[in-house]
Amino acid sequence: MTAATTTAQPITPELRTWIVEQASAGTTAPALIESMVRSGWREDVAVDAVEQVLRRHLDQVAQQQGQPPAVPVPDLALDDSPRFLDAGDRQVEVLMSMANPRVVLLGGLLSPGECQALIDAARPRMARSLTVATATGGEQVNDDRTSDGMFFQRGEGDIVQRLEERIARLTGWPIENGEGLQVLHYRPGAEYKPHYDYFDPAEPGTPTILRRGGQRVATLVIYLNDPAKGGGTTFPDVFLEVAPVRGNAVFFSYERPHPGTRTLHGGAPVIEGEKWIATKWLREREFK
Ligand SMILES: O=C(O)CCC(=O)C(=O)O
Ligand SMILES: [Fe+2]
Repeated sequence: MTAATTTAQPITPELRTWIVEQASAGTTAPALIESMVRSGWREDVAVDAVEQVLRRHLDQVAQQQGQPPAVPVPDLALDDSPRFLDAGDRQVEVLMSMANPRVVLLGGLLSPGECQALIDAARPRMARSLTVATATGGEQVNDDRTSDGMFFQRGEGDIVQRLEERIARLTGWPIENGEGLQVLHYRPGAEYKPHYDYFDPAEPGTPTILRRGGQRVATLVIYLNDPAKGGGTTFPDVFLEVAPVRGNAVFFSYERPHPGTRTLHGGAPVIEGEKWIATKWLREREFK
């Protein structure tokens, strides 16, 4: 290939074609970047170009297969592999990250005291969990979800507010785009069978649900206590199980409402002890 060595280094149609052809023939992204750097490209520019071209290409392929278009999603600043992320009033540990599906495990998003305070505030308000009924846009009791739950209002109380600010800081996503924090309580035997958090576009009730802020695009499941056995969060498509550890949180995002995101996940049955979590869902736009 030939590449311009000027500072502008535009992504020409020829370069696009070359990147897509090479990638389709099995060349990895790092090898593509290396080859561009050898022919005079600045490394950061080459990285951006390869990412942009391949992302657009994959989106086109997905849409040709009938998938909905990808939308921007919240993400964490992990490009330089930091050990900690700045959550404003707290440093949060990065314990694990995965690119596809995008899953990041955070340590110490909440202090032990904050976890207990959330449980105490939620406990008197718990009722059998409802899930959104995608058929109608209303709510329903769901046999796949045998936990008890409640919702806080957005900004309700000091700790909820603090947590929302931390999440906004970490994800770069506006507080207004968040649904109210949900607290769930699982007793032994209770579980939440594998599901997707986005709303299924094929369901008749979905357009009604989407009027309040569009699709869900990311989830944080925050562990408020340590169940003795069971109760992990599973991602069956990638054989991942996250251990529920007090104060930790698993973040995952999904850029289109489609199983291709591999964000199928569930709460495994609690075997011994009990499990308390808080779930934060982030929408595309302001959630009203
Ligand atoms: O209980 C868990 O670990 C997962 C909870 C969950 O998937 C949800 O609240 O949407
Ligand atoms: Fe979920």
